[in-house]
Amino acid sequence: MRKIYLNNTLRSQAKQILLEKVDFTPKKETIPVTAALGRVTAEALFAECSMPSYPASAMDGITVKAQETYGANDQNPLVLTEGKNYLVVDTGDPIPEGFDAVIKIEDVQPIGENQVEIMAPAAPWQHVRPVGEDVVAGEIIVPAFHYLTPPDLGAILAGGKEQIKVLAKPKVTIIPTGDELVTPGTRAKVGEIIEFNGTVIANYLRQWGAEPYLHEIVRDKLRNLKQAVEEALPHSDVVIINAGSSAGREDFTVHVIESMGEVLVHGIATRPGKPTILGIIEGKPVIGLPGYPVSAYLALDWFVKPLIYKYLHLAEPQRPRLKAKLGRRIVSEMGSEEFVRMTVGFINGNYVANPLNRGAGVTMSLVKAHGLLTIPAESLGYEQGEEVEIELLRPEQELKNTLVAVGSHDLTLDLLATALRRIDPRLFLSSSHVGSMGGMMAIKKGEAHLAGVHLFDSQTGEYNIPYLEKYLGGENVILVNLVYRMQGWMVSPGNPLDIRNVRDIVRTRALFINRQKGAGTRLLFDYLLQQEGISTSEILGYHREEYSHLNVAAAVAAGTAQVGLGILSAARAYHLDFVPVGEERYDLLMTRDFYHSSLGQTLLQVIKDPVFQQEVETLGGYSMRDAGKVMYGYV
Ligand SMILES: Nc1nc2c(c(=O)[nH]1)N[C@H]1C(S)=C(S)[C@@H](COP(=O)(O)OP(=O)(O)OC[C@H]3O[C@@H](n4cnc5c(N)ncnc54)[C@H](O)[C@@H]3O)O[C@H]1N2
Ligand code: MOO
Repeated sequence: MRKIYLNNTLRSQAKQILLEKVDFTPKKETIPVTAALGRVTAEALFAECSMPSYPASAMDGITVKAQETYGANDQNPLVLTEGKNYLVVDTGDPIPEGFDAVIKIEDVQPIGENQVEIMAPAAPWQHVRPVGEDVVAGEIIVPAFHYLTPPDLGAILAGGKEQIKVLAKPKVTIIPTGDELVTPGTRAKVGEIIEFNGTVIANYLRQWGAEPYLHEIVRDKLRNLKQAVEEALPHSDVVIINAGSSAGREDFTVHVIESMGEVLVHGIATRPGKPTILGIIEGKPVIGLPGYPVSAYLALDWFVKPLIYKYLHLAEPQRPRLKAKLGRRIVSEMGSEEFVRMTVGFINGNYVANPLNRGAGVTMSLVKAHGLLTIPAESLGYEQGEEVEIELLRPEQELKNTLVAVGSHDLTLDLLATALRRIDPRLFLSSSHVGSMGGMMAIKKGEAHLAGVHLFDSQTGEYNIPYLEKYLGGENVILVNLVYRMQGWMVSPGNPLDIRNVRDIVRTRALFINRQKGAGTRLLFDYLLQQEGISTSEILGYHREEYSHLNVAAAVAAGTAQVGLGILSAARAYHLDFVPVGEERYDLLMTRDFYHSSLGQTLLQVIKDPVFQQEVETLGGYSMRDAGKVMYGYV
């Protein structure tokens, strides 16, 4: 039963195999025009009546007989009498029998009760909308297989139709499977995962014009899964089974398809997305999507999206692309096409792209992504600085209005993101945590707008400035304070090992969790060790690294570490005990150009905003006494 070997079919080839095999006969339905937005016409629509259906006044004014107005000019104004020479009309009114032109009210001088004067003649049919100016009876309004937009609906109604025939939405049943899955809203215990792929898949399908049906969770039993597919097939155009696509003991998807129909492809030469299954049962496509969220959504895009567009007889829309400079080197394995979620920032007039977490289980990489980078199967990756093409997942305008923060992690940055949007809804903040040194280098290389830094220099007792001078020559940069924050030991509630200082960590053989190299917090830890003459080899877990305060706190809370160094707000977020070590300065580093840019000035405005400052102080362990103050550099 256990199938281990998957093929390595090229993605393009797999798509072709699937599309060639599937031959949809779309169903049709008649619906009210008012509810037809985004639907696809099943037949060409012709106007049944004209709009307007009578000659109509195009202006507010008077309707006249053109030939009676000849000769009127400034010197010889012509007097007209109501009822005899003219009638008052408003825009849209029918032009009565015998009349053939309209004069705007502005060009008419009233004289007495029912007489007016005009200074210019009217040309025949001036300011009169002819019959069928908008829609003329018998004309085609939209062809068949047309995607209906709001103005289309207006023209169809004007053309006298109230009901129209459209293609039925393709019905797609999504079957989530897995013994570990629990329905959303359940508090997941160890070993349980909240079923959320189904909702993501259903909503993508809806966006593409399909009608999704999310089946209840099916347990990992061949019999149950088979039954679910059997039941789904009669009322579905496509069936999706999510998970159980790989080689595990309970991965039955391929066996279900095999026993009921034909497996066209199992295994695509992509990363993520490799264990995707493309099958066909009773002429209907049955797709096995991998369980890992990112894999599932990508495979959905590659194989199910084209099926929906094929059913609806529409061309698949292509996402816009742009060229960007790569901020970091990306290494990829040969043999499979790789899809990397990227952030893209617009810095000093250039687009700079950086990779997000590449794990197939990291949904947040798609939440944060601005675009996707495809690394071809025959490539080993790209070098830093190389120009790459990014497929955009967000509007380009949004990238232009995104503040790119690269550097040390602090929870206040998350509040800053909200505060920015409160002040200006066009603005976004994208922050990635690579430590203070990494942030400083990103500013140097022009890959970020600002970097959060907190680098303690043990020689001078000063923060950040000695490093700036050493690594950046101190030129063309401005250092602005954001906060002072309390660093300390994060330990389980009650501090069971009674840790007060680094000596206690060694004495109790407490399992430590460190921050990555280049993180200011790690430098602080090294400094504390050095002060006590303790070597790193005496610290259990010194080489285990996490990238943020919250991740360190999460490790302590989960019991995979007993102590970590970090900020009070992170300890609080995980209900940990906190033993203060000392206050440190956390600054924002930026170029002088950025400081003076409008984005930079908005940032400073936000930092000084009392509402934002109040929110930060509520987190605990922060002081904003110097927030917004320039600590270094000529403004
Ligand atoms: N020995 C091998 N192991 C694995 C391979 C392999 O080739 N050899 N491939 C790996 C890759 S790549 C992927 S992708 C996964 C795909 O596995 P399955 O499709 O069988 O999925 P599961 O193992 O059931 O789940 C994986 C992961 O995703 C979570 N999941 C599943 N369904 C949902 C859902 N509806 N909502 C949210 N999360 C879901 C699930 O709990 C697991 O954590 O296999 C690797 N292993
Ligand atoms: O192929 Mo899996 O989908 O890499 O994660």
